[in-house]
Amino acid sequence: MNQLRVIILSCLVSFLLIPFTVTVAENTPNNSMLLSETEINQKIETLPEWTTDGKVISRTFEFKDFVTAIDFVNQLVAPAESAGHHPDLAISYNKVTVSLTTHDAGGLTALDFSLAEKISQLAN
Ligand SMILES: C[C@H](O)[C@H](O)[C@H]1CNC2=NC(N)=NC(=O)C2=N1
Repeated sequence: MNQLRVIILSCLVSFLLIPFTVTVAENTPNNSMLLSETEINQKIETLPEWTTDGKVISRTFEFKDFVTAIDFVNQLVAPAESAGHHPDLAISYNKVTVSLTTHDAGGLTALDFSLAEKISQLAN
């Protein structure tokens, strides 16, 4: 009899938890969700020297010579690969312009900003 009570009570608790679980899941921001203009403006504030047109963020890094610039490019391969996210790169002698956007989402997502932060740290 007691076992039956426990089973019934467990079922009841589980059913009560379903709407709660669904609500939490719906309101948890996904890394691949497009950011709003307000979110983009907030996030770009935290990334000095990065600029945006609302669809892409980019920054030009300047180094003492070509070899140092290429060394920087090589260093960003590992964080890009581990994020499964890849910047567009333009190399001009001692300058590297890094551009990030989420092609799959058609604009900027949290992924772009987190990789931008990691790339900025490499240049310090
Ligand atoms: C399947 C694969 O993970 C996707 O195509 C990834 C690869 N790297 C990527 N990199 C960037 N910058 N944007 C993407 O949308 C993207 N998509």
